[in-house]
Amino acid sequence: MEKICVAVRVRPPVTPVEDLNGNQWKVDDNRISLHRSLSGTPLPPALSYTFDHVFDENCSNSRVYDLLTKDIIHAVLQGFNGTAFAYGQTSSGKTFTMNGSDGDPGIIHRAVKDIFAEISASSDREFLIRVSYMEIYNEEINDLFAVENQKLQIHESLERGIFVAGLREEIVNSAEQVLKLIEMGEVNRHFGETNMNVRSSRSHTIFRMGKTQDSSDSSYLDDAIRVSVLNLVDLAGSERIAKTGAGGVRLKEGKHINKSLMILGNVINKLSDGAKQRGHIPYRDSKLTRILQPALGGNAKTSIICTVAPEEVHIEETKGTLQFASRAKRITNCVQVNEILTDAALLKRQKLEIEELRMKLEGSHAGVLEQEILKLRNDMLKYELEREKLAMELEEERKSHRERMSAQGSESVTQSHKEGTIDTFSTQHGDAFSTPTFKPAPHAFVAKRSYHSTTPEYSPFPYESGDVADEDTWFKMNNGFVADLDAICMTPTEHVSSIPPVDEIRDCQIGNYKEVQDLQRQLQEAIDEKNEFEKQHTEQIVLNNHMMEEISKLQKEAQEIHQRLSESCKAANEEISSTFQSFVADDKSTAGNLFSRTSELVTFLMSTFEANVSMAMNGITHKNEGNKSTSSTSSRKDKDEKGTWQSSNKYKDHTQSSSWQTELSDEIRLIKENCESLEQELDTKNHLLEASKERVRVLERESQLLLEERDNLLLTVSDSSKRVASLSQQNEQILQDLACEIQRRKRLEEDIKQFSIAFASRQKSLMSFHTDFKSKLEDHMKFKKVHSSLLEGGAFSE
Ligand SMILES: Nc1ncnc2c1ncn2[C@@H]1O[C@H](COP(=O)(O)OP(=O)(O)OP(=O)(O)O)[C@@H](O)[C@H]1O
Repeated sequence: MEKICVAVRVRPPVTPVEDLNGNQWKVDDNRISLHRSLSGTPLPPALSYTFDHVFDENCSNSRVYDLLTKDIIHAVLQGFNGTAFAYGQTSSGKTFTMNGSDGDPGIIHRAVKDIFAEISASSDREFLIRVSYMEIYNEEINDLFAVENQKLQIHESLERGIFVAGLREEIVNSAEQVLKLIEMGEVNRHFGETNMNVRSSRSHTIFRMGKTQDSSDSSYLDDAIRVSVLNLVDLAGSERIAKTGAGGVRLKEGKHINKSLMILGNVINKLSDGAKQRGHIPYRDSKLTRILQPALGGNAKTSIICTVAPEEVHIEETKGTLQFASRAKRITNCVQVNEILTDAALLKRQKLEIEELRMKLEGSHAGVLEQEILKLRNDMLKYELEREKLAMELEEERKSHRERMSAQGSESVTQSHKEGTIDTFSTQHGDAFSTPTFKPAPHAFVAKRSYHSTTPEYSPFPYESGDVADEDTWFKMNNGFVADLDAICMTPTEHVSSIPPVDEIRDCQIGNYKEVQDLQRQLQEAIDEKNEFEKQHTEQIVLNNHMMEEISKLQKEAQEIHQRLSESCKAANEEISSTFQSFVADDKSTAGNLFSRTSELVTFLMSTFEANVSMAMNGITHKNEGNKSTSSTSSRKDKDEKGTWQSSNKYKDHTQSSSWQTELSDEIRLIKENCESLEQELDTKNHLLEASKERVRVLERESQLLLEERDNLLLTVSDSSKRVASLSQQNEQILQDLACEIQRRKRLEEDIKQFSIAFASRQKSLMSFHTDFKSKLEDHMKFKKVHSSLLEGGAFSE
């Protein structure tokens, strides 16, 4: 297990003004702390973080590479997987760290150079290097080496692990070649301008180097081939839409970037929880986490560089990045060399493993038995030696007896016949003395020997115990047993049943207490193992249940989203239709009304004007006519009077006309005012129309996003169901294995039982053999005594 290496890098402030009073963070060795209050607010406690490395604004890419990544590059050449990635808010310096500048090349450039330098330095190894370059843009994987390869899919296989299908991999043999390829790939990468960064990465990029290394290195155990992968990742930066001022395409990109970084944060959170609490890790929630899965809690040496901006305005984002880094620091990976074995190497390793297992098995109980057997064999040899010694002594005795007998001649025989002393003995012992090599043994012995030398009534070694120990050993032992019996012509006189009574077994087991203890221990181990299997099974079931719960939750969520989606679509439709209706209505009430009212007004004005004018004209005419008639009828009235009337009429006309003019100008003013207000109203309505159109567009976008989200969720649900299916398959497999294991254990227990029975009877037969042998020996001694006393008696009689 190995912890992820985490570093923080503070980029220089953007402007010198910021530099003077803007840097809020203090770097002290491998510690970074907030050392200035936020616009006069008191410092929050514990805003100080420690990491593997903290690089201040003056730190170069070369130093970052040497301290953070160089070791990983070296490990990749040894056969370990490696990943280095840059994380941080937008414009904090991730791309600067990974790609660098002309004067200070970044991690990718330096890693490529180092790898090829190390490869050329090691002449005893052969390498095959492949490179690929991809980006995840709006949650779609694009090939940066081949623009036509878009929307690539992630797959997983036993041989290749997690990989992107259809990604172009270039076989390369020099650093220059790789750097040229990267330069080409950079052209296809998505960059865009935001308020925060004139050249902001709008996608996550992953530069990948695959290395295959042959086995000519002497440090290799066998023909294994080492395969490793190096991922160098430049993530897009998290961003606040309010700060970046993103809209349209940038807004969409920003949403995707933030979402995938949020999922990365979730994965890091779960992994930092510790193995017991972490539960399900949502790697599959985004393409980024899926591709980085081996680097996060898997088989890879990983380093993360978290870049931060020093300005006060970014303090919240910086705190977020530092918290992310703190959690990442707690993650441990399980790192191991990746080897591919050739058939020969595999065979060799398996043989070694089998040998080791056999030794372990033998060490457990067969070793004890083997020792026991050896001891018994030694005992047997000892008895045989003793027997031979006795036989030789007997032979010598006989020889000397014969010599003595022949020396004594017929004289003593005659003497004996005369005295009748030897007859009785001859009748008792038959021709025992005339068979020095036991051939003419007593009938009882011959019968027993033939009985044993053909088919023994039982074999102490069960045929079924072939698994327990080497059959050859049993065979040899069995042979040895019969041959010895033949040679010494001693067999058990009593009938022995093939399975001894329980009491006898118990006695023997007490005698072999140690062995029984060993067997019990093995049995206990087997039971423990079985329990372990059962525990695993229970855990598997719990995991399954958990998965089922998650699936049902996801399904519910999908249903809810679907419902929400349809509701919001409905609302949007209603809103759109109502907006359109209102437009139509507005159109009628405002524009239409406006024009109609304007025309009405104009018509009205014109008609009023005409009416007034005609009225005025009529009035004047009428007055004139009246005047004319009056003057004709009262022509005789004096001219002063007429003059006065005319002048008063003129005065009246003039007054009337001026009041009309005032009225008219008032009316026109009113109409103008009306017109103006109507124009204003029209403008407002036009604005409203524009705003509504914008809103419709936003709603359409949102509904599109919701549809995408729903599709993603459906995909997640189907993924989860597949996972559940595969888990239940695994579960079944485990159950089958468990059943097999239990069966195997049972057989083993049965064999052990059989073996202990056989062992007990074997021991018993040896004991009886020993007792027989002893009694024979005693007989022989008695016989010897009798013989010597006889001899003494003979000498005495002589
Ligand atoms: N350590 C540094 N020294 C000098 N200049 C830096 C450093 N870090 C960043 N910069 C400059 O800051 C600007 C933003 O950096 P960069 O583009 O690398 O940020 P980023 O985190 O990749 O942003 P985004 O997520 O938007 O792509 C660039 O002009 C870069 O040259």
